[in-house]
Amino acid sequence: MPAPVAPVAALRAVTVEVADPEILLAHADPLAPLVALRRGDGIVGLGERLRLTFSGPDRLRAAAADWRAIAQAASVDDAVHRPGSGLVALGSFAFADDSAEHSVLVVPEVIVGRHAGVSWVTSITPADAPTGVTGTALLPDPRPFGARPRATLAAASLSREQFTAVVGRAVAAIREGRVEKVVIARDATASIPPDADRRALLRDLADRYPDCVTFAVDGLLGASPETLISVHAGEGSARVLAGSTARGASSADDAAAAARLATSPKDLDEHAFAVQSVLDALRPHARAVMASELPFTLKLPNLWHLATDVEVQLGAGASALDVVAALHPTAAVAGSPTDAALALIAELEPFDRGRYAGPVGWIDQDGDGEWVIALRCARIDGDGTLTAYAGAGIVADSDPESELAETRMKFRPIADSLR
Ligand SMILES: C=C(O[C@H]1C=CC=C(C(=O)O)[C@@H]1O)C(=O)O
Repeated sequence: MPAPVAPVAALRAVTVEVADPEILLAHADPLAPLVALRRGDGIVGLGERLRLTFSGPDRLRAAAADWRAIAQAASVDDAVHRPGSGLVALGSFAFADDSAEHSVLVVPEVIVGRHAGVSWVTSITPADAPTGVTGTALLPDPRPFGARPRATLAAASLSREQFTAVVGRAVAAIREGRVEKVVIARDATASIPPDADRRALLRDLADRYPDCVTFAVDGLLGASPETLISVHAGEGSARVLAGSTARGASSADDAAAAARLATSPKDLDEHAFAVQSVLDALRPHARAVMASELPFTLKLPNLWHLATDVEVQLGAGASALDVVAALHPTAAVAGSPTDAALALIAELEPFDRGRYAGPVGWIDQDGDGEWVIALRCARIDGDGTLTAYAGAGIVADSDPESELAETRMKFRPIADSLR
């Protein structure tokens, strides 16, 4: 049953085209960045016009319903009509139904964005506020980037030995038939100065992982390669990732590593579960769903992944958050079957994943938006405590030491940005 919709003040959003603001990140708040960028384009939010928090099993459905009500009540004057222009909320949701961490949707006061050479500034005010300044006049001057904080990640809730033991128990549970696949994660912490410029880490991530979505919402930041769902005018696309291997040191080794991954029965199995979970979740919302039969190998600076792109024609009225609510958690971050995998994760992982492996992204007034899975990420608390997360899909043939090595590679985006 959909959660009751909280009454909301009507908002007005005015978007005007502006000259290229150049480095979008330079406009973000150094301590509380709100960011969704890919290849330098995307959106950066400033201030908080509205913050909605959610928790519990209904958190995504409640957010979808609240956002629909907010969008319907809003007046939007958007002369730009690009992905991310107009009224937009950025959001980040907890992985688990019983997480102690809140899920959030934040509507900024000002958004600066760029898409394919067109730049804009959106101002979001209460609908009854006097019409004020618009455009570049709203933008604070770009601020010089502070120094990148340096720190070393240290294993937190599970030592490396404990992690391999947990993976061993996961393999045993799979062989006993409790699940077919389960994703086991570990956390690692570091401490950075509380006033460190978060944008310096984001800039480093965006430079090194340009094809990923570099995101920052409410203290969670990272560079994710996995698109949960991107929705535009009724068309959706997803990129399913599962199955990974290290990059080779030479180009011959690298090509051999990719070829081995593409033919590894263990990784192909792990991948197939993830694709199936996405297709099953999309079908009820779709008029048509298309996915290639075989995965391709996706090259990232730290890893090769098996990847499948999925295209979907959505049914009338399905918003990006409706689809996110249906998709989360996919077998790329939970396992298969979902409920049994979630129960096993709760039993084996001695920590709250928080918003790691949850959906993070943005939604606009039409319900369009882009949501990725919060991977290769860390949460930075106000006191400078940084907690990073990395997990690996476990199937019957998984080797605990290889899975430990895989998590080490998945920590690299965050670990290297702290070097
Ligand atoms: C759970 C993570 O990655 C998922 C996404 C891609 C490949 C994965 C794998 O090969 O295990 C995982 O399913 C993570 O990065 O923490």
